[in-house]
Amino acid sequence: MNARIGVITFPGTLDDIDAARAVKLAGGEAVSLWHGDADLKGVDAVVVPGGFSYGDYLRCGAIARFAPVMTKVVEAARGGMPVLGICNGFQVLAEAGLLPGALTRNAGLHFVCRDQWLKVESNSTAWTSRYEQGAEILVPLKSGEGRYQASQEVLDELEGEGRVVFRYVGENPNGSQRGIAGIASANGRVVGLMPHPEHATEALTGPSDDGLGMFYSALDAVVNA
Ligand SMILES: NC(=O)CC[C@H](N)C(=O)O
Repeated sequence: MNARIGVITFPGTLDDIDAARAVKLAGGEAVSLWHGDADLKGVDAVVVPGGFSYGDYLRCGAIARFAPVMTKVVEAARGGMPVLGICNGFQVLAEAGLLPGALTRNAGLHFVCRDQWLKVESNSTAWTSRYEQGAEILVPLKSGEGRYQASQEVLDELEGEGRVVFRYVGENPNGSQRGIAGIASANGRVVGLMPHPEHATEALTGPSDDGLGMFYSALDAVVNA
Protein backbone atom coordinates (compact mmCIF):
# COMPACT_ATOMS: atom_id res chain seq x y z
CA MET A 1 0.00 0.00 0.00
CA ASN A 2 1.29 3.46 -0.90
CA ALA A 3 0.63 5.67 2.13
CA ARG A 4 -0.84 9.05 1.26
CA ILE A 5 0.25 11.89 3.50
CA GLY A 6 -1.50 15.24 3.20
CA VAL A 7 0.54 18.44 3.48
CA ILE A 8 -1.45 21.61 4.19
CA THR A 9 -0.74 24.98 2.61
CA PHE A 10 -2.14 28.14 4.24
CA PRO A 11 -1.43 31.62 2.86
CA GLY A 12 2.03 32.30 4.32
CA THR A 13 3.12 28.67 4.67
CA LEU A 14 6.79 28.22 3.73
CA ASP A 15 7.77 24.66 4.42
CA ASP A 16 5.12 22.65 2.57
CA ILE A 17 7.49 21.89 -0.32
CA ASP A 18 10.15 20.42 1.98
CA ALA A 19 7.52 18.51 3.97
CA ALA A 20 6.17 16.97 0.75
CA ARG A 21 9.72 16.13 -0.30
CA ALA A 22 10.42 14.44 3.03
CA VAL A 23 7.25 12.34 2.62
CA LYS A 24 8.43 11.25 -0.83
CA LEU A 25 11.98 10.50 0.32
CA ALA A 26 10.52 8.24 3.01
CA GLY A 27 8.50 6.37 0.36
CA GLY A 28 5.06 7.95 0.76
CA GLU A 29 2.83 9.87 -1.62
CA ALA A 30 2.48 13.56 -0.72
CA VAL A 31 -1.00 15.02 -1.26
CA SER A 32 -1.42 18.81 -1.32
CA LEU A 33 -4.21 20.15 0.87
CA TRP A 34 -5.25 23.79 0.58
CA HIS A 35 -6.43 25.77 3.61
CA GLY A 36 -9.89 26.19 2.10
CA ASP A 37 -10.38 22.48 1.35
CA ALA A 38 -13.49 20.98 2.88
CA ASP A 39 -12.15 17.42 2.85
CA LEU A 40 -8.85 15.62 3.34
CA LYS A 41 -8.85 13.79 -0.03
CA GLY A 42 -8.69 10.41 1.66
CA VAL A 43 -5.19 10.82 3.11
CA ASP A 44 -3.83 8.48 5.79
CA ALA A 45 -1.99 11.16 7.78
CA VAL A 46 -1.48 14.92 7.73
CA VAL A 47 1.49 17.25 8.12
CA VAL A 48 0.78 20.85 9.15
CA PRO A 49 4.00 22.53 8.03
CA GLY A 50 5.91 25.57 9.16
CA GLY A 51 5.88 29.17 8.03
CA PHE A 52 3.95 32.32 8.75
CA SER A 53 0.32 31.34 8.16
CA TYR A 54 -1.85 34.44 7.65
CA GLY A 55 1.23 36.56 8.36
CA ASP A 56 1.34 35.48 12.04
CA TYR A 57 -1.36 38.12 12.65
CA LEU A 58 -2.81 38.17 16.20
CA ARG A 59 -0.34 35.45 17.16
CA CYS A 60 1.20 32.50 15.33
CA GLY A 61 -1.43 29.92 14.35
CA ALA A 62 -4.36 31.87 15.78
CA ILE A 63 -6.08 32.43 12.43
CA ALA A 64 -5.05 29.20 10.70
CA ARG A 65 -6.92 27.14 13.25
CA PHE A 66 -10.16 28.53 11.78
CA ALA A 67 -9.32 27.45 8.20
CA PRO A 68 -11.92 25.03 6.79
CA VAL A 69 -9.34 22.27 6.35
CA MET A 70 -8.52 22.39 10.07
CA THR A 71 -12.09 21.38 11.00
CA LYS A 72 -11.43 18.15 9.12
CA VAL A 73 -7.95 17.72 10.60
CA VAL A 74 -9.31 18.06 14.13
CA GLU A 75 -12.06 15.53 13.38
CA ALA A 76 -9.61 13.06 11.82
CA ALA A 77 -7.07 13.48 14.62
CA ARG A 78 -9.76 12.78 17.20
CA GLY A 79 -10.45 9.58 15.25
CA GLY A 80 -6.78 8.53 15.51
CA MET A 81 -5.26 9.81 12.27
CA PRO A 82 -1.54 10.63 12.65
CA VAL A 83 -1.05 14.40 12.48
CA LEU A 84 2.30 16.18 12.69
CA GLY A 85 2.62 19.91 13.36
CA ILE A 86 6.02 21.38 12.61
CA CYS A 87 6.84 24.81 14.04
CA ASN A 88 3.98 27.01 12.79
CA GLY A 89 2.10 23.72 12.43
CA PHE A 90 2.69 22.99 16.12
CA GLN A 91 1.40 26.48 16.92
CA VAL A 92 -1.73 25.76 14.83
CA LEU A 93 -2.34 22.41 16.59
CA ALA A 94 -1.97 24.07 19.99
CA GLU A 95 -4.40 26.84 18.96
CA ALA A 96 -6.82 24.19 17.65
CA GLY A 97 -6.76 22.40 21.02
CA LEU A 98 -5.28 19.17 19.64
CA LEU A 99 -2.21 19.64 21.82
CA PRO A 100 -2.10 21.33 25.24
CA GLY A 101 -0.17 24.48 26.14
CA ALA A 102 0.91 27.46 24.06
CA LEU A 103 3.87 28.69 22.04
CA THR A 104 4.86 32.20 23.09
CA ARG A 105 7.56 34.75 22.17
CA ASN A 106 11.09 33.42 22.61
CA ALA A 107 12.61 34.35 25.95
CA GLY A 108 15.18 36.62 24.26
CA LEU A 109 12.48 38.25 22.07
CA HIS A 110 14.59 37.46 19.02
CA PHE A 111 13.91 35.10 16.15
CA VAL A 112 16.22 32.10 16.63
CA CYS A 113 17.69 30.32 13.57
CA ARG A 114 20.23 27.57 14.20
CA ASP A 115 20.92 23.87 13.95
CA GLN A 116 19.70 22.31 17.16
CA TRP A 117 20.33 19.01 18.91
CA LEU A 118 17.23 17.33 20.29
CA LYS A 119 16.80 14.32 22.52
CA VAL A 120 14.12 11.83 21.53
CA GLU A 121 12.33 11.38 24.84
CA SER A 122 9.62 9.08 23.51
CA ASN A 123 9.55 6.65 20.62
CA SER A 124 6.02 5.55 21.52
CA THR A 125 4.30 7.88 19.06
CA ALA A 126 3.14 7.48 15.48
CA TRP A 127 5.88 9.90 14.40
CA THR A 128 8.90 8.68 16.40
CA SER A 129 8.74 4.87 16.45
CA ARG A 130 11.80 4.61 14.17
CA TYR A 131 14.09 6.35 16.67
CA GLU A 132 15.89 4.80 19.60
CA GLN A 133 14.60 6.10 22.90
CA GLY A 134 17.16 8.68 24.11
CA ALA A 135 18.71 9.21 20.66
CA GLU A 136 20.02 12.68 19.84
CA ILE A 137 19.16 14.18 16.48
CA LEU A 138 20.28 17.38 14.73
CA VAL A 139 17.68 19.49 12.91
CA PRO A 140 17.18 23.19 12.13
CA LEU A 141 15.24 25.43 14.51
CA LYS A 142 13.86 28.74 13.17
CA SER A 143 11.13 30.49 15.08
CA GLY A 144 10.17 33.64 16.93
CA GLU A 145 7.39 32.16 19.07
CA GLY A 146 8.87 28.85 20.10
CA ARG A 147 8.72 29.10 23.87
CA TYR A 148 6.54 26.23 25.05
CA GLN A 149 4.45 27.05 28.09
CA ALA A 150 1.75 25.21 30.03
CA SER A 151 0.53 25.04 33.62
CA GLN A 152 2.58 22.97 36.07
CA GLU A 153 -0.27 20.42 36.16
CA VAL A 154 -0.21 20.01 32.38
CA LEU A 155 3.59 19.79 32.33
CA ASP A 156 3.53 17.11 35.04
CA GLU A 157 0.84 15.21 33.16
CA LEU A 158 2.84 15.35 29.91
CA GLU A 159 5.99 14.14 31.69
CA GLY A 160 4.10 11.46 33.63
CA GLU A 161 2.39 10.07 30.54
CA GLY A 162 5.57 10.05 28.44
CA ARG A 163 4.16 12.73 26.15
CA VAL A 164 7.24 14.95 26.11
CA VAL A 165 8.57 13.69 22.78
CA PHE A 166 11.56 15.96 22.16
CA ARG A 167 13.67 18.06 24.48
CA TYR A 168 16.37 20.61 23.61
CA VAL A 169 19.91 19.41 24.29
CA GLY A 170 22.32 21.95 25.77
CA GLU A 171 21.39 25.59 26.15
CA ASN A 172 17.63 26.21 26.04
CA PRO A 173 17.21 28.21 22.78
CA ASN A 174 13.92 29.95 23.58
CA GLY A 175 13.05 29.55 27.25
CA SER A 176 10.62 26.65 26.73
CA GLN A 177 9.50 25.23 30.05
CA ARG A 178 11.44 22.11 31.00
CA GLY A 179 13.34 22.43 27.70
CA ILE A 180 10.37 20.99 25.82
CA ALA A 181 10.74 20.99 22.02
CA GLY A 182 7.86 18.67 21.13
CA ILE A 183 4.88 16.90 22.68
CA ALA A 184 2.25 14.30 21.79
CA SER A 185 -1.47 13.80 22.27
CA ALA A 186 -2.61 11.24 24.85
CA ASN A 187 -2.95 8.54 22.15
CA GLY A 188 0.47 9.35 20.63
CA ARG A 189 -0.98 9.99 17.16
CA VAL A 190 -0.69 13.81 17.14
CA VAL A 191 2.80 15.26 17.58
CA GLY A 192 3.92 18.88 17.48
CA LEU A 193 7.49 20.15 17.58
CA MET A 194 9.15 23.50 17.00
CA PRO A 195 12.32 22.32 15.18
CA HIS A 196 12.14 21.20 11.56
CA PRO A 197 12.67 17.51 10.70
CA GLU A 198 11.58 18.14 7.09
CA HIS A 199 14.69 20.32 6.59
CA ALA A 200 17.02 17.54 7.77
CA THR A 201 16.55 14.81 5.20
CA GLU A 202 19.89 14.60 3.38
CA ALA A 203 23.42 14.61 4.71
CA LEU A 204 24.59 16.38 1.54
CA THR A 205 22.57 19.52 2.23
CA GLY A 206 22.70 19.12 5.99
CA PRO A 207 22.62 19.44 8.82
CA SER A 208 21.81 15.70 8.86
CA ASP A 209 19.23 13.22 7.60
CA ASP A 210 17.95 12.71 11.15
CA GLY A 211 14.52 14.17 10.37
CA LEU A 212 13.55 11.41 7.94
CA GLY A 213 12.83 9.02 10.82
CA MET A 214 9.66 10.95 11.60
CA PHE A 215 8.28 10.35 8.12
CA TYR A 216 9.31 6.67 8.05
CA SER A 217 7.60 6.27 11.44
CA ALA A 218 4.32 7.73 10.14
CA LEU A 219 4.39 5.47 7.08
CA ASP A 220 4.85 2.47 9.39
CA ALA A 221 1.93 3.69 11.51
CA VAL A 222 -0.50 3.96 8.61
CA VAL A 223 0.68 0.94 6.62
CA ASN A 224 0.49 -1.27 9.71
CA ALA A 225 -2.80 0.24 10.85
N1 LIG B 1 9.51 28.36 10.94
C1 LIG B 1 8.30 28.60 11.38
O1 LIG B 1 7.37 27.85 11.14
C2 LIG B 1 8.10 29.85 12.17
C3 LIG B 1 6.80 29.87 12.92
C4 LIG B 1 6.39 31.24 13.40
N2 LIG B 1 6.16 32.11 12.28
C5 LIG B 1 7.40 31.78 14.37
O2 LIG B 1 8.16 32.63 14.01
O3 LIG B 1 7.45 31.33 15.48
